Amino acid sequence: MTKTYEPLQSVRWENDELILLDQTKLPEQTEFLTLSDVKQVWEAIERLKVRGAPAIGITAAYGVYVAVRSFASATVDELLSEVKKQADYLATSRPTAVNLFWALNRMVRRAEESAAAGQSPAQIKQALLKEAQEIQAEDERVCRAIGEHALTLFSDGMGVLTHCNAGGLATAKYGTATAPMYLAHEKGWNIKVFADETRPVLQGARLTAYELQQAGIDVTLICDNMAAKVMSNGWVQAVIVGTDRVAANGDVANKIGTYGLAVLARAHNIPFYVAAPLSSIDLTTPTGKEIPIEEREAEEVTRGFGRQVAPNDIKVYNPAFDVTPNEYVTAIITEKGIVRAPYRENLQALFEK
Ligand SMILES: CSC[C@H]1O[C@H](OP(=O)(O)O)[C@H](O)[C@@H]1O
Repeated sequence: MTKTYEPLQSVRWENDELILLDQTKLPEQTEFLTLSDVKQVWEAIERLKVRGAPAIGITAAYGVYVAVRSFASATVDELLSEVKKQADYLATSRPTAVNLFWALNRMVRRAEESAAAGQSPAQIKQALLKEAQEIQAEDERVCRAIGEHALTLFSDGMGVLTHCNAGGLATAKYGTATAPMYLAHEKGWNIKVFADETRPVLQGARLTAYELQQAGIDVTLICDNMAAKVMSNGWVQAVIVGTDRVAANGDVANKIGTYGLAVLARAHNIPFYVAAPLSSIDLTTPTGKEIPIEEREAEEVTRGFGRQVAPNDIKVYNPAFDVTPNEYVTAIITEKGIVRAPYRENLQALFEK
């Protein structure tokens, strides 16, 4: 019997409005936000009300349309400069996930192409909405394709460990790292998932454990410091994570803690897979050293979710991401197929296909 998966949608355009599921409230509350101005969109991204590289890109794309739809532009040139101005503003919300910049650049290009085709300001605005909707629809198809390729590396009954949330809540649907878990479930396979809670913002505990449990998938929540024990128990046959940005040489930026997981996987001879849509692969960034790593406020560590867990005025280092060197990456799973080393050449070839 096929078990279909109908997730909570993190982002949707409905009744001519941008609606977000407020992910900071999960898993206890399911609250939706209607965003009517670009500052609200910026804040929703920066405050992680919507998070996850693809979902950030989709939200920012709609954000450009929300920002300009009531712009009273006398000329096309005035509208184009407003589109660029709003895209530049949204680009300042978070620095690491390349999908944000990929989506914003795509929106600006769409406006320019519409203008070059002689469209009016009203037609250009409609083209922007259509582009954002296409970005969202494509992401759903891309994630499912990633799942199908990843499934060739999975087998019924295996144990899989994942980190943070690269799930349906981080994308249009299915997720990237979780896509093979949902497709395996649809096929009736029993994949045993171990979800790292992922300190300090707990995307694994609050989001991955939640969405997989809702879908009826076998998921066990562990603290990040338990991953080595779970691996040494022989319960994990693969690690699969998402990414915020893959550099041209295959270095991978992802949620803080991913690098340590990759080293542990290597030590236990467990394959370490990165699920990456082409929209998260950035050939203009040569290596992981050039990927900007977001540092967030100390309160996420010392007062996460309201309870003080550290002394006042303690020094805190809170990088939201780290970089896994490509030599620890067994394969990068994309919608166009599975890529292995040598990554520089093989990633370049992906874009030439
Ligand atoms: C497919 S989502 C990719 C990525 O985004 C998450 O970061 P955040 O929750 O801070 O937006 C995490 O690194 C996921 O793996």
